[in-house]
Amino acid sequence: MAPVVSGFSKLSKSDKINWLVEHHFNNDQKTIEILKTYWNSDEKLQQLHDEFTENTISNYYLPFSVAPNFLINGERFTIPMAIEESSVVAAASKAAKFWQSRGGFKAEVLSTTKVGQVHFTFKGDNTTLKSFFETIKSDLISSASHITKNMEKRGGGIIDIELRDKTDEIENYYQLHCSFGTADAMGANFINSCLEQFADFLTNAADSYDKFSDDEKDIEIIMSILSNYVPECIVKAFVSCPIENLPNVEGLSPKAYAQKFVRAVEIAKIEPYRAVTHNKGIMNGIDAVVLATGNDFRAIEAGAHAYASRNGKYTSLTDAKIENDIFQFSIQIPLALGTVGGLTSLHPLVKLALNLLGKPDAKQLMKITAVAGLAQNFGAINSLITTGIQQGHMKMHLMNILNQFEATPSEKESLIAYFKTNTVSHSKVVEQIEKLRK
Ligand SMILES: CC(C)(COP(=O)([O-])OP(=O)([O-])OC[C@H]1O[C@@H](n2cnc3c(N)ncnc32)[C@H](O)[C@@H]1OP(=O)([O-])[O-])[C@@H](O)C(=O)NCCC(=O)NCCSC(=O)C[C@@](C)(O)CC(=O)[O-]
Ligand SMILES: NC(=O)C1=CN([C@@H]2O[C@H](COP(=O)(O)OP(=O)(O)OC[C@H]3O[C@@H](n4cnc5c(N)ncnc54)[C@H](O)[C@@H]3O)[C@@H](O)[C@H]2O)C=CC1
Repeated sequence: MAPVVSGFSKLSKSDKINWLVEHHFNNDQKTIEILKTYWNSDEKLQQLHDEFTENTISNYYLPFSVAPNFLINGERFTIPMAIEESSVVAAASKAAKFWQSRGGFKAEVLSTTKVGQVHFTFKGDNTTLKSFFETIKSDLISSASHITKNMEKRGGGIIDIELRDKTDEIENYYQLHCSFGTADAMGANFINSCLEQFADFLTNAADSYDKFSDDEKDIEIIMSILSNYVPECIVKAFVSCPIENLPNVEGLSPKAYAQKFVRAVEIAKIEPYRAVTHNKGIMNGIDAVVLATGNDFRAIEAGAHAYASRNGKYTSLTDAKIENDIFQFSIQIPLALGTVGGLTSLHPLVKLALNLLGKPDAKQLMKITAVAGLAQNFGAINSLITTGIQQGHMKMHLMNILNQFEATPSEKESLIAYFKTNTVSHSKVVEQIEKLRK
């Protein structure tokens, strides 16, 4: 077991590595080599990455891919995707190609409101607290004007502050439930700064409010933090086409295909075991764009899954139906994304990704990202209801298996050719490699 270390954060990068190698890798110098292999030779660029976070000792690569042919609201996009899983980019690209000849994707932002809360304890009469809140509300809002001034110029700022009584759930527990517009920023730091200002103002104002008893003046702030649950920051994306324009798969007419597709989505709507996997497939596309554009994928993931449970049961984020012989497929998802702030202007590949998308504003990025999620779900369901997922997924995963076995270029060539007409499975690949190596 490694010893407790104090002051690790203050060590230089190379001393951190030495400590790690000594205590976790038995002084194996190969570990140092591996870590250094991933350093960038451009020292300035490496330093930039080192400084994104703390205790950085190397870089962790993810493939940076692109999916072309996305027609969204009549405009064509090539979408950047950062993801490690094979077949995701291929499935998105295939879905994009399919829909671009059927009118493309449509997308619209339905709302952009973000939320933050000051959680506090108040021991006293809730009607006195309510009238105190009404008295101070406008001063409370203007107390943050030094923070909100520029955001207001961009069309954002504080939308409202509500006092919420939560004492039926926790004794003496109240909230300032605050809503914000954050323009092109995700807004976490803007919101948190406003909330901490509200918390200060609230405690000071309570202290000098003469209708409060001494106990009532003693408001205790528990915490002030934005919420990643953003059910009012919603984007919708959809595709539709006459049923006859759907695939005519062997053994499945376009109508039967549409019905099977709708049934697959219905199952995800009512069955949480299926819904989680269904939504995981959607997040394959969403997360990949979120990462490539330097956004916070944890925030997006947490918000999306909470939204999928908003009615008390976890359900599908997408919907499909057939109306008047028209197949319709849509997604509605909360996406608190930014095109400024965070890493967006710092990480060179993030800048490149945003340039590739034509320097979108936050709303445009919400639309593009939702479309990537919808396309991904279309690709997965299309496979699930026809060939099964393994055929396409394993076809793409073949290279990973070959690399695991350190296949040479000529082995790769011959096995890729072999598996063009044979189904890929891990054991089949092993069998064929062994055959070649005999
Ligand atoms: C994998 C495919 C696309 C093969 O599909 P295919 O029909 O064999 O592909 P193709 O070789 O005929 O090519 C057709 C198009 O697919 C794309 N494509 C094809 N190959 C590539 C490639 N190498 N690199 C980039 N793009 C590729 C590309 O757009 C290409 O057009 P082209 O570029 O030739 O004009 C198909 O089988 C598919 O869409 N499968 C679904 C895969 C999938 O959903 N993967 C996600 C991972 S599984 C998972 O995590 C989630 C899941 C599935 O559990 C979710 C759920 O259950 O709902
Ligand atoms: N719970 C969570 O999700 C938390 C997330 N974070 C992190 O916070 C970061 C995002 O915070 P942000 O406040 O968005 O970033 P940020 O702190 O970099 O701020 C963005 C700033 O850019 C400026 N700006 C310039 N042009 C703008 C425009 N057109 N629209 C809006 N603002 C403009 C504004 O001053 C704005 O406050 C992410 O890195 C995230 O991971 C931080 C704390 C908690």
